[in-house]
Amino acid sequence: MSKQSKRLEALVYHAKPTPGKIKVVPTKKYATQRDLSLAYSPGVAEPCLEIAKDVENVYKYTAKGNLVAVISNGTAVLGLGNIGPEASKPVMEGKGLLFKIFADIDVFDIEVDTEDIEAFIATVKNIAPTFGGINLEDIKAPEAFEIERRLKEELDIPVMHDDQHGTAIISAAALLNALEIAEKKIDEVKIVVSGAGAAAISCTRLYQAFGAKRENIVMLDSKGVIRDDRTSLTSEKAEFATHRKIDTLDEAMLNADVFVGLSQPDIVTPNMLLSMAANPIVFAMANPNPEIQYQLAVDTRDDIIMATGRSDHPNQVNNVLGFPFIFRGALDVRATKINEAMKMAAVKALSDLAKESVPEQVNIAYAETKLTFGKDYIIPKPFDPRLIAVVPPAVAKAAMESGVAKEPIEDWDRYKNSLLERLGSDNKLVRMLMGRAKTNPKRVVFAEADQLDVLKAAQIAYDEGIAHPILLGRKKVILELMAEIEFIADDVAIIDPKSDKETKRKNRYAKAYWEKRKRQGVTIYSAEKVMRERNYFAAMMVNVGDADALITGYSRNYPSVVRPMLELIGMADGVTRVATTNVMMTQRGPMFLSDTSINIDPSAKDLAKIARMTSRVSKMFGIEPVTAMISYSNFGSSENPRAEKVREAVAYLHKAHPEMIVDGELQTDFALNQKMLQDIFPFSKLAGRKVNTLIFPNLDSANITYKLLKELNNAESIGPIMMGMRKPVHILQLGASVDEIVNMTAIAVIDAQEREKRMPKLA
Ligand SMILES: NC(=O)C1=CN([C@@H]2O[C@H](COP(=O)(O)OP(=O)(O)OC[C@H]3O[C@@H](n4cnc5c(N)ncnc54)[C@H](OP(=O)(O)O)[C@@H]3O)[C@@H](O)[C@H]2O)C=CC1
Ligand SMILES: CC(=O)C(=O)O
Ligand SMILES: [Mg+2]
Repeated sequence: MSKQSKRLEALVYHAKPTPGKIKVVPTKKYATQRDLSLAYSPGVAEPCLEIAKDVENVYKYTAKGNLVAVISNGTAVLGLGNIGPEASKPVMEGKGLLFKIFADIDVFDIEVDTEDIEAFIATVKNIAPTFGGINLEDIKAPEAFEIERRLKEELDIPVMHDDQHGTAIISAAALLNALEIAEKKIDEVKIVVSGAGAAAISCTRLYQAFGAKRENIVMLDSKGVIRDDRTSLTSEKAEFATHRKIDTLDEAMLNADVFVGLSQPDIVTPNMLLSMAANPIVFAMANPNPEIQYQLAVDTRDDIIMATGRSDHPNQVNNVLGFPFIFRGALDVRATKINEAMKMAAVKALSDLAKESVPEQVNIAYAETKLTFGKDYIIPKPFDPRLIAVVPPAVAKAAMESGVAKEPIEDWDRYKNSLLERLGSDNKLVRMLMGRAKTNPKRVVFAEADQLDVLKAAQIAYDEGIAHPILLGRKKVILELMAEIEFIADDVAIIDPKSDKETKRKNRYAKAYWEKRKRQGVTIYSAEKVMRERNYFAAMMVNVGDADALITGYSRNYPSVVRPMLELIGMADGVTRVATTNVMMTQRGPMFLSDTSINIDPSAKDLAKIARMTSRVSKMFGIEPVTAMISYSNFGSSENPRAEKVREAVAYLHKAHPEMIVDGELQTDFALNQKMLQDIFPFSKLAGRKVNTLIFPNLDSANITYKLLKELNNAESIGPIMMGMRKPVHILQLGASVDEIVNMTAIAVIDAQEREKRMPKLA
């Protein structure tokens, strides 16, 4: 993707469909007059009075305890400088998003229009009663030091300037690990710090707390090396002034072991790197552009241990790895501070975690074969699901031990479980899909590539390395649209079946089709004619092995595409029914719903097969299926043949596949409410388990339910995923969105990968 289209993508992402990145969502019922009289006047007066009696009750009756203010005045926004409060808002909203997705913390972002220290402090103090914690952000030094120091002193909730301490914690963890890999000692290494602002000063202080020696440190600001003979240094800069008679970064880098950049882009040259000691450690953390580009650095020296603040290279040393989890731990014990002990505990937890074996889902999410502790993996990845269960408990424990916790935790196992529960798994699932697809991208033919949304999805799949797209459709239209969306890809085939010049290829496809249908009235001549139709052409591409998977159906209704696909591609060996499943991203996690699109009134045997096929798909997503066979009846409560059918399917599955965790017939509320099921039907195979798969008795109920969930609950859906076909063919819903098409492309690729591996098969 070109620079310009990346820019546009970022702008559209922020502008559409709703401007901005976060919104406020009620957590209580508000449907009836009674609800409203509780939510607001008169009911609301009761908690007000309780809080007035004892102010600590504010944590009991309001959202304060889980609410953090992300506050900036826009004076040092990323590395973009003093761009003002409004211009800092996208970053602050972004932090809100990260707080929420990584640690389930709610955020109000607050942009304050003042550069005056006293006015800023007064503003934060005045609004502090609303919040459980204060994250100061992108405030320039030296003002940031005074602001944070005073607020910490004067408030009794945790205050942290993240550019200082978040960065310090993450980079210290990375530094300890990098030193271990380089086999160097922290109290011996020579460290160059470029930048003497909020981030740089705090990072260096923390390295000192871990043993770095002041005499081994050289710090630089915009004017050069901070020497002790320089006049008018701030007290923070004076702390690191060196007596060495050097003036430039070039001189400072000579024989240095470690470079820490928290300053400006592109100020480090390859020659500087070459002059460093053996196994140099380089953390170029300026955002969005580092002090030296990652690739240039690793191309310059083989022995370098290189990190940046960016997510597109190995070793992202960025405070995103810290603030959500540090505040989570602090809020959960109602800490009054974030102190040195808590920071050091976070460092230790992060550096230790990087040395443990990495769960497969992290490898998949980052399209890595096997992440292992070493030069390219010195610090955990932000999407590592273990972070939430490791860092907050370490921080909380340190808060308790250092005497700043007002609400100590007693049951640590329970606390860890509650932390894991906090994270929804919807995005994780999509991430996992993308990651898995990227490990071995396949050739996917897009039969309707002359439709803008399909083409956009193909572009994303191409740019992200999910698939090698083959674009089918009117060539002229495709080329025009590609130019419009800046889809630049010389290695992507564009084929117009209507005017395909490669007669050899066309003849091959026609012959393959004729072979299949010659006893059903198809002549070689009619076969050649049929090949002008894109779906036939695409299907034959997959059949003869010129493509690995097929995506179609965007502009046609579902059955009108399923029929020819069945005819052209057919069902997998041993399969007598195809069916579809939809993965719905619900609040209780992903739910598989089948059959959502094909079988109008499946028999008991069909239902059992649908359940089996759905189980295979959920395993492909890394989810162990727990399946409820849904009905309006519970375990024989109705004699009606409709309920009887579901019972029969369950009996068959219990007998033929006792290993499956499946039961029914069951009403939906019992299937989804673990307690109800356990209390009333404790004998069920599902009792005490969290159901994640619902097999519906007919198409009406499945299709209606999935569309209801999608529209009423805004639940995102992946699917319909086609099960039982002989080849990876996936059919889109009429008018699917770009995201839905991208997801389906990833599914198609994984489907092809699975077939290649031959187990577990989708079909
Ligand atoms: N990866 C991460 O997680 C994080 C990265 N950062 C990045 O670090 C950088 C600094 O942020 P922050 O500390 O908040 O900002 P500040 O404004 O507080 O500090 C910037 C510092 O950079 C110094 N500087 C400017 N130009 C040069 C130069 N050519 N050589 C050496 N030093 C220079 C300034 O010098 P002077 O004092 O003379 O003005 C100042 O000390 C930004 O790029 C930011 O994106 C920040 C936080 C986290
Ligand atoms: C990451 C961050 O906080 C910064 O660059 O300012
Ligand atoms: Mg910042």
